[in-house]
Amino acid sequence: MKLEQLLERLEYTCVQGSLDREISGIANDSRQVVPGTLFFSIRGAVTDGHTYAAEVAEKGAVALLVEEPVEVPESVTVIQVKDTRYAMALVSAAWYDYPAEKLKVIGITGTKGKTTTTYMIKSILESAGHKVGLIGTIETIIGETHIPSSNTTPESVKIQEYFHRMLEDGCDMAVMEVSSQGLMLNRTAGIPFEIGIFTNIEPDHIGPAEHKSFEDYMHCKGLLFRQCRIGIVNGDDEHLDQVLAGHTCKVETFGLSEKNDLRAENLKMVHKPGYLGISYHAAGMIDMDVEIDIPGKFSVYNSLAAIAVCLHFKVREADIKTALKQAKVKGRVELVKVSDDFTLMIDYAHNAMSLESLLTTLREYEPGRLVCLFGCGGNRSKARRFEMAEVSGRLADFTIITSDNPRFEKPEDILDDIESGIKKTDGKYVKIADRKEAIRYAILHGQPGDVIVLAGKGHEDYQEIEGKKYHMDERELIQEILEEENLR
Ligand SMILES: CC(=O)N[C@H]1[C@@H](OP(=O)(O)OP(=O)(O)OC[C@H]2O[C@@H](n3ccc(=O)[nH]c3=O)[C@H](O)[C@@H]2O)O[C@H](CO)[C@@H](O)[C@@H]1O[C@H](C)C(=O)N[C@@H](C)C(=O)N[C@H](CCC(=O)O)C(=O)O
Ligand SMILES: Nc1ncnc2c1ncn2[C@@H]1O[C@H](COP(=O)(O)OP(=O)(O)OP(=O)(O)O)[C@@H](O)[C@H]1O
Repeated sequence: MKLEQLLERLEYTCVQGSLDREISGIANDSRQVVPGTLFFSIRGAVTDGHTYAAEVAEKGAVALLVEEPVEVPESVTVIQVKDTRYAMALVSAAWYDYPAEKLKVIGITGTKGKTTTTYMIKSILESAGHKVGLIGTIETIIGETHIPSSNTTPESVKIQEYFHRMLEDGCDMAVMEVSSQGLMLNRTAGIPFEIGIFTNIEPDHIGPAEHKSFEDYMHCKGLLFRQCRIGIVNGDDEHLDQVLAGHTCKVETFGLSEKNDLRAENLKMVHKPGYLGISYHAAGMIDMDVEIDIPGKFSVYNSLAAIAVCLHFKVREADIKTALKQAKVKGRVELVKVSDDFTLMIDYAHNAMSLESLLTTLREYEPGRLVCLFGCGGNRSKARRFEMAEVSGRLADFTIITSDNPRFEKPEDILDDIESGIKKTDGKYVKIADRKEAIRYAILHGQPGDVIVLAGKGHEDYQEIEGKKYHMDERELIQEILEEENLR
């Protein structure tokens, strides 16, 4: 493709060389550059892509997109723009011939609920005959292909490549998680979102590598609503007005309160042995009863958002109901059947805020005992150990302290830190460093009516020890234990 054609939607200055060049590939990583590549110089958190200019020219890059002058041979074209991340998003879209314009793209932002809601939407739309690609924290799904994720919202080059592959695979729709960092760093620039969803917002992701303040976090989330046609938003969220500031889309609200366009009434927690779910009546934009096999009031919010989206695509009520009943997300309050007496679930909660929200929600089911098994990562925030310990000690009836990803720390040292946090509460606990043995303890000591949460690992299928990732999937560990203990 010709360079000039790739730049058609950009404002730029050609500071060196010709625009009449054939480009055979695009890349923002010097290690991926081959002869004929257009290289994007990105100023990152760790390093500055401009410093690789000479190296990529040497490797055969024929053009560079930059924010500041670079020294490369005259044969290399240099294009200067104000923001290379923004430019990269637009050029990547052009490279794949604007695939997002041929799909209906649904973007979901919010502190919590993004992953769950994407899977719910995919499940409902597919039940109505659509073919839906998905991009999110756990994975990207294109047909039968599942690609594990390293970011919730990947870099724009990847997003556009995924959209292109979705089209090739016959998808007519894409649903994606849109993180505030993704918006802030222009990973989603230029995508014409048909629908944008806002689940909720709480102070999170604030720090040197993320957002400078809560205001900045809210502002970045709000950018989605300047870039979508319809905004479907949580009308109960106290920060909604700030998030919607400057929006350009049509807005529809969902939530529990009367004022919302789509609302849930008559909420009922469903607690049977080995099962937790929730049911409600959806009113306003539709009139129907809903039951979901994912526990927690937040499941009501997530499913309302999913219903509101699907109503725009004329999905039949019966399809919505069936698909929501079947919706499950790996590692997000994922129920695993081990006993008829008590309930066990796997959840990804790995900080104090998520754990507090999870345990508070589960308490509403009035369990016999609420048992929480968790550990904390090594070589990461030490404060998190004491904070999670405080939450579990205060909110669970019993805590099983175990290992998460010890990395380069001694597991016992991490467990000791957590123990010292729990000791500041009245919480009862046991310490078992080996995660499989800790899960065995939880299962063998389960009592009728108990709700047991294995927190922290969620969808992950590995444990990171001394720089190596060892395969460890809690679902498999549970099945092994059930077999070893003749409980199957
Ligand atoms: C702070 C941040 O956003 N970092 C992300 C970012 O790295 P970066 O742009 O800062 O990259 P860098 O390493 O400084 O390199 C700068 C440039 O030099 C290039 N480079 C680098 C090395 C080299 O040898 N040659 C070379 O050309 C790089 O390709 C890049 O273009 O780009 C990488 C590739 O796209 C991301 O994987 C990485 O996410 C890291 C892992 C991360 O933790 N990001 C967090 C802050 C994040 O984005 N989180 C949100 C979700 C939050 C949530 O809701 O839970 C997300 O969407 O994932
Ligand atoms: N709407 C919601 N409000 C509050 N908590 C929620 C909501 N939905 C899910 N949760 C809780 O938060 C956890 C993470 O949910 P989910 O993965 O869907 O959110 P997310 O926005 O993708 O967050 P993360 O990026 O941390 O994975 C769930 O396991 C559940 O405990």
